Amino acid sequence: MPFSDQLDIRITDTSLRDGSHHKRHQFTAEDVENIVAALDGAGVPVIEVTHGDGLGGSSFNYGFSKTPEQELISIAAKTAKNAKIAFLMLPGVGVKEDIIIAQDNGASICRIATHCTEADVSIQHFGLARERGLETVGFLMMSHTQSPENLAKQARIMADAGCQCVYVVDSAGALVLEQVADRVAAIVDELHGDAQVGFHGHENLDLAVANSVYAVRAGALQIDGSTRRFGAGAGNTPVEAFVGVCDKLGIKTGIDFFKIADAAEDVVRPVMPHECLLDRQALMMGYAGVYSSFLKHAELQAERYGVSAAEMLVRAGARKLVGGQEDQLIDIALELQRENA
Ligand SMILES: CC[C@H](O)CC(=O)C(=O)O
Ligand SMILES: [Mn+2]
Repeated sequence: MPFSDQLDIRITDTSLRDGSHHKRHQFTAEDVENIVAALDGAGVPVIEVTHGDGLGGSSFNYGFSKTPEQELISIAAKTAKNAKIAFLMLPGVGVKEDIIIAQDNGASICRIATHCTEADVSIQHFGLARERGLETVGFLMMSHTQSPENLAKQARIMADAGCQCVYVVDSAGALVLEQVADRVAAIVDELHGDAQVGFHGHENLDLAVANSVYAVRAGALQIDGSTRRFGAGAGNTPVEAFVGVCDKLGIKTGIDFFKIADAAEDVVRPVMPHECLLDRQALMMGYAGVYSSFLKHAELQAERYGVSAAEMLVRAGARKLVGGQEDQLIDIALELQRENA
């Protein structure tokens, strides 16, 4: 079931949400205006804008935003001529009122993210979003931790609650090729057209583009990426490279390869504090299965306590930490400090 005669898949650019982790949530109104104008001009159909940890994420635990996210959503909606503006929300980090405000500010796609075993906490949010006429997307985060069968059961909960596209979210960049395809295929099979399936990749094992192709071949119709990989950890699937690959494979995305390549270089890169690197820390995250958004927190605590961030991240993987448990990184840093003494 393709999107339309023009598109085989729909790409969502998440530079202005997942990239918020890399930018330590310091986007300005001007950054958002310039990036949205460039992505919209290149034909990107959906642009996600929110604090990296979703609506309500600006906090002591996750890091304070430089500019209120609702202001950024409003600027994005006013700037985009064709692209739809999406927002992310993690139940408990944000609340239902935040969804209403984001819609009033011009967003039209509501993406609700839960840990991949906790889909039931999203039910009321999908209900509210559909009641208000928002398009809905569900994120099953840390999908590498569950079997295809278990994920399919969680996807069913989201779809029954009103979610129109359930994403396999490789938060740790830990999934490898067939592992993506098997998860996507199991959900496609379970949902049987009741909802679409999507894939959100991270580059921690350098596989995000290939994994996204595997996802499409297994039936995913929505794919996330970030121009110039602007995202947490080693970054997300680079939109410009993925569009080029899709062109060569005859997969229609509606995005102009040359314009998105220019946007990556001339508009997005200058806003990034530095390139998203596949360095030792990021690589450990993919290998040990750690949330990409833990990277900046681990680097901060490693410096504060004089320990290795890479070792911290390996231990975070062994502890099977989930989003919201960022404070345990302090405990791990202290543990390493004691051992080193
Ligand atoms: C903390 C939310 C998280 O960044 C969502 C996401 O993009 C992921 O799990 O990869
Ligand atoms: Mn992500």
